[in-house]
Parts: sequence; structure tokens; C-alpha cells
Amino acid sequence: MSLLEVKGLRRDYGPLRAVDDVSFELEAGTILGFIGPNGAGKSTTMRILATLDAPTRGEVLLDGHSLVDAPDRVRPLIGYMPDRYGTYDDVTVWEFLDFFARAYGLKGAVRRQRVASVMEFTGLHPLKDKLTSALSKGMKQRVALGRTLLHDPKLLILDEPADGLDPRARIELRELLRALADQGKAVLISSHILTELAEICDTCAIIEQGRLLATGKVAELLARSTGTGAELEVRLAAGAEGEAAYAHAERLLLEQPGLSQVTHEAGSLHVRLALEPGTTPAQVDEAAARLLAVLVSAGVPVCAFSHRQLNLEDAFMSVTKGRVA
Ligand SMILES: Nc1ncnc2c1ncn2[C@@H]1O[C@H](COP(=O)(O)OP(=O)(O)OP(=O)(O)O)[C@@H](O)[C@H]1O
Repeated sequence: MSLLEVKGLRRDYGPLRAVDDVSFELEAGTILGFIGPNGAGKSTTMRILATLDAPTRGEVLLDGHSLVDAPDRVRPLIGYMPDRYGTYDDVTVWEFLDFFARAYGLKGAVRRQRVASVMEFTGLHPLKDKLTSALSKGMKQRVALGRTLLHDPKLLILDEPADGLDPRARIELRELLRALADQGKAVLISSHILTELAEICDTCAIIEQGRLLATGKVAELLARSTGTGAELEVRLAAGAEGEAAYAHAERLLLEQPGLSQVTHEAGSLHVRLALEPGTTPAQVDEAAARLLAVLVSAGVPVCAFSHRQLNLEDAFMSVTKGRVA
């Protein structure tokens, strides 16, 4: 049995169906990335999972208990960080965390020890006497994350926690989340930053207009939606012979095995190359080098040639249509 089981979740706001028949599972010790455009239904789903809103229909089981029928039973298991979190300005980092530890009912030495261990884990200890209003965005976000960890929840629900962070703070956040998963926590994280999710998540769920379009391991999702592949861009020094040279190059490329698509736009050829699952970056380089050799040895005047392996962003663009509810 998975730690979290979401079955046929629906949330209607009047005529608007913000969440439409969403089902997925989340295992302890894993990170699930929830990806979708603005208005897709991510925050609504997360608020329901945090017991702050009730579904119109559907069931959610956390550790075997119904979140809809017995929210009080499951709340101690949940740590929720909303997309807009606040920190009180006139308190220090320690006072802020201690206040929430009291609110969670922690007492005496247990509370002091818990606040200290959360500060240690999040790297906030050196800042414990600093006013939260004086912290950077990244540090404020750590305080908010620390707050969600005080009662040692089994499930973390983090709504766009990487939003607005600089690259270093994002990497540090990623490391913290991985450490939490390694401790056995289940983490549900939403984001628009797709490449960030690809690196951090074990599985991904793509949502649009309230519906889950695809779920699975990042590599499986890629294979299902775009094929496991690479994209090459070829530009020719073709001069007056432009169209004929491009047509010649296109014909040559289409004769090669493994090419799923060749398009000619914006002054370049864009080539989709299908790859076997598990193909390494070095093998992609070799496949690209073979294609370049074919073109050059046939006299095609290649002046620019680049390639990249398809990523989660490509999978996302291929399954979503940019529709907003
Ligand atoms: N309380 C509410 N009342 C009415 N409509 C709502 C309410 N909350 C959300 N919605 C609508 O439900 C849809 C889903 O919103 P939601 O905030 O869940 O999307 P999201 O994927 O989190 O988007 P974003 O990335 O912009 O936060 C949107 O059309 C939104 O306007």
C-alpha cells in the first residue's frame, strides 16, 4: 500500500471544474513532481491533500486513513508549505520556529530539541537570532520549510517551493528535499521549473485544465510522450542555392535510420532522432557525429550543427497544449 493514494479527485468551483478525476499514488521515500501551467489545478489539489479544502468527489487515503472522513487523524502526518508563505517580521528565526513548535503541541525539552534539529538540518542555526524580516528570499523559504518539518510529518506538500530562488538556493533546496526523501518522507512538489523537477523527482505527474495528462518515471514519461530522443539543428551556408541545398540535406537525413522527423523552419533544419531507452550522452554524440559525416561527405555546406538530448520540458510541451482553465 502506498503512503498516499489519491482516487478520482474532483473539485468544482461553481461551473468550473478545477480538478477533474485526478488519481495517483505516492510511496514513502520518493519525490513526485506536479507540473502544469498556471491554473492547471496544482494548488487546488495540494490544498485538498493538506485538508484545507474538501473535494467535490473522490477519496484520498494517507497511511490508510481517509483524509476526507478523518482530517484530524491525518493532519499530524502532513507538512504543507503553500505557494505564498509568510513569516512574521518582528521575530527571530528561533522565535518563529519555537512558536510553531508550540502550536504543534511540542513541549519542554522535546520542543527545544526539535527546533534545534530542524535549524541544524536546514542550515538555519547560524541565523537563529536574526529577525526573519532581515533574511534573503532563500533563507525565508528555508524557515518556511523548517516550519513544515517541526512535527516530523510523513508527507510533505510543497507548492512551488523553488519559485523565485536563485540557482544556488535551488540546488540547496534540491539537496534538502533529497535528504528528506532519504529519511523516508514522501514529497509532493509542484513547479513550473521543469528541468529542476527532472533532476529532483523520482516520478512526475503532468496536469492541465484539472486533468492528469501523464504520470510516471521521468524517463518513462519522456519515452511515452516524445520518444526517447535527441534534437539536432543544422544550418547551411547555402546562399542562392538555399532551398535546393536544404531539400538535398532533408532527403539525405530522411534516408538515415532512427530519424523520426525533419522540419525546415527559421532558416534551419530541425531533426528529431529516436534513441533506444538508456542511450548515453556519449552515444547521442556518436549518432550526431555520424549524421554530420553523412551530410558533409555528400557536399552539403553545413555551417552550424548542434544537438541536445530531449528533456522533461519537451515531454511537457508535447503533452500539454497551453490550455488554461
Ligand atoms: N477558491 C476558488 N474559487 C474559484 N475558483 C478557484 C478557486 N481556487 C482556484 N480556482 C480556479 O481553479 C483553477 C485551478 O487553480 P489552481 O490555483 O489550482 O491552479 P495552479 O495549477 O495551482 O496554478 P498556478 O500555477 O497559477 O498557481 C483556476 O482556474 C483558478 O482560477
